[in-house]
Amino acid sequence: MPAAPGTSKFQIELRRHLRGQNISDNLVHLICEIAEASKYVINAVRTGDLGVAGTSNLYGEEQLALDVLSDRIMRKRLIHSGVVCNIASEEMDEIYQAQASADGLYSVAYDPLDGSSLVDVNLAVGTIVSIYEGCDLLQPGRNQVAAMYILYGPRVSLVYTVGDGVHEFTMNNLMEFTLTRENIRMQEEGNIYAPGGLRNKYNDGDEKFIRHLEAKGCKLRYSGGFVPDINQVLMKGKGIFMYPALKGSPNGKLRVLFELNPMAFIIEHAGGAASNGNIPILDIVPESLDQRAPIYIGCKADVKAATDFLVDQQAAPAAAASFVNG
Ligand SMILES: O=P(O)(O)OC[C@H]1O[C@](O)(COP(=O)(O)O)[C@@H](O)[C@@H]1O
Ligand SMILES: [Mg+2]
Ligand SMILES: [Mg+2]
Repeated sequence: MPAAPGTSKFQIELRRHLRGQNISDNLVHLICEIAEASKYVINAVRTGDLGVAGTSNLYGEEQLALDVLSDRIMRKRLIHSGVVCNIASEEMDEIYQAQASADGLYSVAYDPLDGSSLVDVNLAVGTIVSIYEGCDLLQPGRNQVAAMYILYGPRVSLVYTVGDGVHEFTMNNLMEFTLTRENIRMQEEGNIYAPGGLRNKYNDGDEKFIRHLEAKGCKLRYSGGFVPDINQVLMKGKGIFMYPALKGSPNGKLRVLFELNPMAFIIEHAGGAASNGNIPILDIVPESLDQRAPIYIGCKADVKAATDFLVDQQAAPAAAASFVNG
């Protein structure tokens, strides 16, 4: 018996799915506003200027016109949503206060266009968003009430969690986001790996971990875009993304507030893990907006193996010294 019109599980659009979650109307409204803003980011990515903006961000990285435009689109939408207290962006130097009171309001940290340097070679890019209750944005990521990303690829997809499962929506020809995967789960161990950064700057433990992955037959899958690379690990349900500490960059490259916390929240709620090599990403207490950290994120067994190789690496000098000293 065919389902009655509009009732089959996968014709559910985003707002209706959110209303089925145990969250406030304000949070439903906020997530829907971010989804709406992404439609203007899509238009900018597809038709916007690919040149430089002539400015640089908090990290001294040259901003592209698309970074600045995407950031402005997101910020304006958040301010006018009426439910946002503080805003932090990877492309802004400091926190923007939209409203002073905290009651019933949320604070948002976002990367408006992650991987923006890939647009001019037509590779997939994305928007990453982290949401907290109240006004404090320097909280451990475990305190997030929601995390989401929008992936601008061959299909435009939106993935969110409010702590009760991880769900994917795909944009249709009417630019509506309709449910395509619900309660996505990671497997215990994977068979793909995405190694970020320069391999000639890897520390011994990470180099040994890569050889361990290759020995067990893992395939290298790395696009240089954090959002598509994480999305691949999540949707396949197996694999690991890593951007480790590098020689000369002990904190790696990726940003705790804007990239690592939201993705770690999503992956953990899909049954995976995310570590900085020492503690879970979500337990890091951020000390500044621009804080970076190494990351190993994906299947639990693979993240544990990565951290075990780092422990061995740290133990090696002590073992060698005790051997020499007898
Ligand atoms: O080119 P690298 O050093 O491997 O770094 C790739 C990483 O840098 C990023 O492009 C950083 O993104 P931004 O465009 O937001 O700076 C990630 O998307 C990606 O995972
Ligand atoms: Mg980024
Ligand atoms: Mg960015």
